[in-house]
Amino acid sequence: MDAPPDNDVLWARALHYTHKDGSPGLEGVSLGVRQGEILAVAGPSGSGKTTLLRCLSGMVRVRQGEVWFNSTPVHTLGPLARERLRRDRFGWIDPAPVLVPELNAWENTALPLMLRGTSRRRAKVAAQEWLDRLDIGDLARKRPHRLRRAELQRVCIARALAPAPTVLFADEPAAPLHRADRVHVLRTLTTAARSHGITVVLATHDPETAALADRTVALLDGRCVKSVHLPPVGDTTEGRTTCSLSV
Ligand SMILES: Nc1ncnc2c1ncn2[C@@H]1O[C@H](COP(=O)(O)OP(=O)(O)OP(=O)(O)O)[C@@H](O)[C@H]1O
Repeated sequence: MDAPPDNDVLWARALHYTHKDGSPGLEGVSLGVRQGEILAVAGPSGSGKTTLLRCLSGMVRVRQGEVWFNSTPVHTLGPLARERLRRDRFGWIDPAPVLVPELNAWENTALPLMLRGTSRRRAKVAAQEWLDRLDIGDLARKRPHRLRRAELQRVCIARALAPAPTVLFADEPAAPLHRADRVHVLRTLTTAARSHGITVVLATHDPETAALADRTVALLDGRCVKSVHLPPVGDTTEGRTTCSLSV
């Protein structure tokens, strides 16, 4: 079992994953993600993007193949160790905003920091800073039921960035947003990640989103491919745009 190359923070070799019901998820995916890199995982719906992010982040254990985070063999860790790794080193953004309904925006944002042991006062300051960066600082005291969907998603993004995770897994993070909002939020996310040295693995089926990354890996039917055709989001009449990709 060889550890990954030194400059790869995350590394996967020959990943195979089969869903519990027997559906194929991934078939022999290998990739490396460098420290501080923003890597897009692009592919059409059902190509295995979410499954790949779940395997890389240790959310699920791969059935075959290896996943390394620095010198940690994630594929050998038990559920508790993988949970600790996700809490302490990884961040996650889902396509749909999920927040704790009883907590307001800053409390939701501060939660992962407090779970890592940061005091409530310091966590609150950090949370407010991130909410400000995402242009929702004035909503800090509102509970989720009083926020619009796009605002909820911004809170989720602030919550994921606030602890400055080593790796942020972002699964279609701007999916619930309108186009103008989407570009702004994604730029804020990628700029913040770059300035804090956060490595990002960004799943998307949108060529514009993939274009914000340093590099793109293309998936199709659970396999890495050289290129993939992605229709521009919201564009059903025009032809399809080709994402030029390297694997
Ligand atoms: N829990 C599950 N049980 C069974 N099959 C699943 C499960 N989750 C995903 N799949 C199937 O695995 C394949 C890959 O799904 P996955 O969600 O990883 O793709 P995706 O590229 O993220 O798609 P989308 O862009 O629609 O989210 C699909 O065929 C999907 O139907």
